Amino acid sequence: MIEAENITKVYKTGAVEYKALDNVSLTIKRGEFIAIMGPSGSGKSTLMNILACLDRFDSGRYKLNGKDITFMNDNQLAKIRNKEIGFVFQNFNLLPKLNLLENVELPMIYAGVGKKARHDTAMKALEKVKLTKWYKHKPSEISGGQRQRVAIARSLVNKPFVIMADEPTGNLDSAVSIEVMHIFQELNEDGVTIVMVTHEEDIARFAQRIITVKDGRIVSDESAN
Ligand SMILES: Nc1ncnc2c1ncn2[C@@H]1O[C@H](COP(=O)(O)OP(=O)(O)OP(=O)(O)O)[C@@H](O)[C@H]1O
Repeated sequence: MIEAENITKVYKTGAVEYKALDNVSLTIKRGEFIAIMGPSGSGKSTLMNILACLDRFDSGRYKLNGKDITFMNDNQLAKIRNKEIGFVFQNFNLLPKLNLLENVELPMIYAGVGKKARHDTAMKALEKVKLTKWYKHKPSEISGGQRQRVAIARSLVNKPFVIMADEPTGNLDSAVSIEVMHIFQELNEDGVTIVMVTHEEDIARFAQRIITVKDGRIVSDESAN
């Protein structure tokens, strides 16, 4: 479970301060599929980066699966991140010199998983996104939609509590975007918690709950159906 309470984030540029998040409270339960929407500059990525333990906040409290991460140091935070969170980015973030299998294995290398277990888990994850037969190919040899499916496979391998996806369809055309959303829905039906930032309403509709952020505050939080 994600429990964020009264989170405030201030960016300081020289003497200028900007409150990107203003007293945001949010609870996300295991198994939810959430879309975070809002205009450009409203604070969506800032919120997601904090929930993903990538960024710090200035006041408030944040508990992830019962662990209060508010005062953790960078090392502790990195461990929580690697164990509890799977990442999917707009630009896929695959390493071009590694083949698809090696890309999917990466989070397990950081987690110290042995070679055989790494291989087997990565192949299973590739099977989930229907890309096993491409496993020896490089990212440059497959399409954008396939690259995002590899990134989703990679996000799954450490069995994270939640997948955090920042504009996962931002670089994909609409037919391919829908394919990617169907994969998220299937994973969610298997019990995976998903938090996705998007500015596209058609994409947000695939979630069960839509949270709208404006000027650093949550202005609505409602069921998508
Ligand atoms: N590192 C930073 N330093 C200073 N200001 C920042 C920084 N990162 C974000 N901001 C500001 O904080 C506000 C929120 O930014 P954020 O990226 O969270 O918005 P967003 O809703 O994700 O926008 P977009 O849809 O354009 O990605 C913006 O006004 C932005 O300019």
